Amino acid sequence: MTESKALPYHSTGLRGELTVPGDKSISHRSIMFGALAKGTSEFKHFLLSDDCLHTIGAFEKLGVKIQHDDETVTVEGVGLNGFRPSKDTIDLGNSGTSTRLLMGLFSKQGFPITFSGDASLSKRPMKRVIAPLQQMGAQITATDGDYLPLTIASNHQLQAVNMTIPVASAQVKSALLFAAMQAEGTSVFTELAQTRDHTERMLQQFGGHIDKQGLQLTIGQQPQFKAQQFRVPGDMSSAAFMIAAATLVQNSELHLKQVGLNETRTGFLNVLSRMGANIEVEKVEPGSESMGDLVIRPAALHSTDVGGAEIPNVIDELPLIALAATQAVGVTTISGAGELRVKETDRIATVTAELRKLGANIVEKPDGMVITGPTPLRPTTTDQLDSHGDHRIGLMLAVAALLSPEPLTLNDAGAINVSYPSFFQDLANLL
Ligand SMILES: O=C(O)C1=C[C@@H](OP(=O)(O)O)[C@@H](O)[C@H](O)C1
Ligand SMILES: C=C(OP(=O)(O)O)C(=O)O
Repeated sequence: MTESKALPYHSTGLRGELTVPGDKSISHRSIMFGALAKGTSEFKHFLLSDDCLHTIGAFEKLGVKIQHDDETVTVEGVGLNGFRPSKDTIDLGNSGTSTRLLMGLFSKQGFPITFSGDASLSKRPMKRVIAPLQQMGAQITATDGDYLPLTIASNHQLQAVNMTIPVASAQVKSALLFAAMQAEGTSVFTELAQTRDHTERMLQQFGGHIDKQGLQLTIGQQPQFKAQQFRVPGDMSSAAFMIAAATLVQNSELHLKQVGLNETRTGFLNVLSRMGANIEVEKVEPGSESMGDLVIRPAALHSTDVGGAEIPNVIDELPLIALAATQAVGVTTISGAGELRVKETDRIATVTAELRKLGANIVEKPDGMVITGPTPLRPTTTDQLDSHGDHRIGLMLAVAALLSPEPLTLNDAGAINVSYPSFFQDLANLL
């Protein structure tokens, strides 16, 4: 993934209608629950991006039959006891979600499983999942106790636990929920803050039981899940790039169709609206995962403070909030976001370095950033923009380039295939 790309720049407006690709978090989980269910599940508008293809590949290696054409995926469920051993290491590419959720899901199999990943994933911490799973009785050996490659040993026994989840992370929570449904007894987990709840919702959609009281989740062994058919909502985290672009580029009028509106994912709409954005939500379709249409028009923005319990809800959109803040009047602070340092890149460092190349006034803090705006964005050095192999950094820079009066090139542009392979085509259709 090293190719450079000339970015569209000096945009005169994004106009038209777009259905953004399916939600990445929901697409991963649909394969997982589909594999655990009895019968054949069918998911429309599934996200066939690099990360989700790694989840599909993992289950195929373990004997699950999965077919996909265009945007529809079918999974023939095998149940918790129907997986087949794989002689090969399972490569999870760049995908933290696949790795962490599958560690919990496969923590009680009668055979060992080894996971590996790319250079970026191999630097991301796994102890946050390993330690609580070990407390439940799982046997996991990882490189330096924390990193891929790691092996989950054959294991026949898991015990229920009562614990506060030490990191506000949907990936850690979901791994623990997958383990708890295979443990003896009833587990109780308390979250430090509300994180995305797709696992809990999908578990119920497939016929399972989980009780939620505030930040506390109670879960025991589950009835046999039943296969489901549904449409994956558009990914709010992908929509966010187009929402930011239509807000920042004059003369835009953008209509986004069937975007996921799960309240644990709409923090970006709240933050941008608080900054003055003009976003209308229409035609809301309720459901296990609600979705609706959005209309976005340009707006003058002012600064805001983002932090505390809001962070998990905007975690993947913080690079874009930093970009929006460069165009807002005043000083925007992002705090309590140290988790950004352990994503595909250290996103506090990469956002700061890359936006500075465009003349932004942005200061790195241990757990966030301080951005003073507005500043015009244009190339200020001969260094090219670089995704650093991180899809969300590459996509954010492609939005920033729309504001530049001069041309820009993005190095390692192929990184965007991790979550939004059709981004440049979708953008071209709107320009
Ligand atoms: O559960 C998920 O699908 C995800 C959870 C978040 O990670 P953390 O749980 O590590 O915060 C998010 O950053 C990631 O893109 C997807
Ligand atoms: C952090 C992300 O994903 P993952 O953790 O699944 O690699 C992301 O998509 O921004």
